[in-house]
Amino acid sequence: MKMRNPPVNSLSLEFLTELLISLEKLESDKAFHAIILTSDCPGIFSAGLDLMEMCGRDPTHYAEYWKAVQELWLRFYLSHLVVISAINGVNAAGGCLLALSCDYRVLADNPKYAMGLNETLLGIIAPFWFKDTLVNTVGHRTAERALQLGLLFPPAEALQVGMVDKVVPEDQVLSAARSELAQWLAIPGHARQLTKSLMRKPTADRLLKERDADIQNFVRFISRDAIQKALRVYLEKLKQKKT
Ligand SMILES: CCCCCCCC/C=C\CC(=O)SCCNC(=O)CCNC(=O)[C@H](O)C(C)(C)COP(=O)(O)OP(=O)(O)OC[C@H]1O[C@@H](n2cnc3c(N)ncnc32)[C@H](O)[C@@H]1OP(=O)(O)O
Repeated sequence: MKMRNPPVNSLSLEFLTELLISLEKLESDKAFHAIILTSDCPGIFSAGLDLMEMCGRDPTHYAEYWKAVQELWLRFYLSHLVVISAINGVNAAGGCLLALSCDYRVLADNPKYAMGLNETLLGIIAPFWFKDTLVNTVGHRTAERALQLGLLFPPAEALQVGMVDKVVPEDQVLSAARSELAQWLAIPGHARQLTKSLMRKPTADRLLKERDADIQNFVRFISRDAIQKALRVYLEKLKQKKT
């Protein structure tokens, strides 16, 4: 599955919906057993959630958007398919969450390709299920530091803290993901799937139990004047970078 939403694979509502439909199609076709998730945008895996979906819109839109973000995470996190991400570019916040929801992560060895949950740098906070997904991957202490400081880890550090499983030269990301896949596909499918569910269901259940409350929290939080202002300032900084 190659993500293509130029220029930066931001997760707009439309793009999230496309990803969901693609995943559902693959999941419902018995011929498919695995996905390698990668990017078709040079140098960028994903710039995360689309800031334009969270800025200057109405509460109904925020609620619809957040429901789609929740759905994408739940579907990827609990997918019965083996999902491996071949991370071939910078990967921030919501994009990093997507990669953390995979079963295995291969990252291209390029110092520009940092990844992490950098929400605090924007003046926003990672929701509890982003936090849980990170804690399940790197452990509590590393997650605590990474989340508070909004750290984006370059490849060597991402490997060292366990945010990714393998770092390889850029031209080998896909072949490394394919080689890894062979090992996962050699395991009897039902045993692997039930074990995945055993490991992940408690984390997903936390959100499933509080889904509506989580949407309401998001809408309240993102509608605040101070948060809207912080997002506008951040977007402006991104644009000024060019001049
Ligand atoms: C109680 C519950 C509370 C819940 C709170 C909310 C929780 C929200 C959770 C997650 C949030 C997110 O995912 S926020 C997104 C975070 N992402 C980032 O910080 C990355 C931002 N982008 C960049 O750093 C860079 O764009 C890049 C490194 C990814 C690429 O750099 P490059 O130089 O190649 O490209 P540009 O920076 O020039 O960008 C091109 C173009 O794209 C626009 N852009 C970039 N990122 C986004 C984005 N995330 N959303 C929307 N648009 C984005 C950028 O402004 C440029 O636009 P223009 O061409 O119009 O200038």
